[in-house]
Amino acid sequence: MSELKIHGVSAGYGRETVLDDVALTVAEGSTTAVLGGSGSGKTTLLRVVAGFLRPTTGTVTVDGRTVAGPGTWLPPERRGVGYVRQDGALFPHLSVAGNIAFGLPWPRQRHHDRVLELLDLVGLPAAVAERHPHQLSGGQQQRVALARALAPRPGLILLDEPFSSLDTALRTATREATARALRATGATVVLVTHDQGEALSFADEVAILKAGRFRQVASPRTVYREPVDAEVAEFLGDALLVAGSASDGRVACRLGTLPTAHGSDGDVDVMIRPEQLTLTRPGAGELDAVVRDVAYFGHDAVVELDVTGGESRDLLRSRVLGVDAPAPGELVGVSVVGPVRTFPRVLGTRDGRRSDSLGVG
Ligand SMILES: Nc1ncnc2c1ncn2[C@@H]1O[C@H](COP(=O)(O)OP(=O)(O)OP(=O)(O)O)[C@@H](O)[C@H]1O
Repeated sequence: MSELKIHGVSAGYGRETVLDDVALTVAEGSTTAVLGGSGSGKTTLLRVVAGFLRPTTGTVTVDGRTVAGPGTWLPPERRGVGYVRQDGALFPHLSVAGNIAFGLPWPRQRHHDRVLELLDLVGLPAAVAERHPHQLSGGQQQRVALARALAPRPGLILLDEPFSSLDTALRTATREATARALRATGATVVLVTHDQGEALSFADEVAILKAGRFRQVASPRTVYREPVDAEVAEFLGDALLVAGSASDGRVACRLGTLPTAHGSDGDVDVMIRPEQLTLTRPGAGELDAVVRDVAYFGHDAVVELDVTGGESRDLLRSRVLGVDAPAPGELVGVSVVGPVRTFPRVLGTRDGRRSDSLGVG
């Protein structure tokens, strides 16, 4: 187990700065998901920590030891850091056992027991030890890659989108097996992903990276329910933004007077997640709407609603349980389950979502 501390780190390629003065602390034995869009600098951050890229400024410490900083540079093999890449990157000419034992001291044959222990840890049968990577499924290959990274008992494990190439069912199973294996080792973990659900469900903390800077680092609940601004809110999932007026812990908007959570007072944008919009009998909610479309996913459904009776034709999106999904054309009542997050109203920044939402402007 190792604490990871990144302080004032900038890094890039040639003259392009990709990471711009970033700081992040990952507590010993905890998991942080770095969530960011394509090109935001996620892999670059892992490369700096692993020792594949020198930062231009700043320091990186692992378990209290500076591994990169002014005048200090430890090569990857001396950092006590395990790295699992997106594609697993197993050695095709080596058996599973050979791959797992690759980073262990020579001769590798004497690590047979450790290989079996690691296979068990990542949920694979001992029988796969003699197979070659091409004889494994994508999910099995990722588990072998994880076992290989864990073999030298690193205190810190870096996972670079390790589940993104897997199909949905395999991704869930592999993610759960990985989480179990990592918990059992007690390693500190940094997971890089562009998948919001993965970040929120896998990690103790979520660090949101945008254009080479961390916008918010907090628990999954906090980043989802109390994002620092509207942009982060929309990055983490669907968010409706409605104009409102807030004071004393309540905000008045076209969807009613709602309790607020850690927001601003005065003229605000009110953030409402689709699952906060509940459907009722017509007339029993804050307003009525006609169901325009339903995307049915089985466990839940996203319902697009045309709001009637407003000064303009507005669209709302509600997420309901699959069993409660109404039919297109149905008239329903709509109300909001609070509390809601508010942001200072930003004038002149109406984007598509805002302008087709209720009562903005
Ligand atoms: N070896 C390289 N040489 C030059 N530029 C690079 C190199 N690797 C990455 N970049 C650039 O650095 C920026 C950040 O890349 P990085 O791979 O860190 O992003 P990312 O967030 O991991 O993206 P993705 O999710 O698409 O993998 C991008 O603009 C990319 O083109």
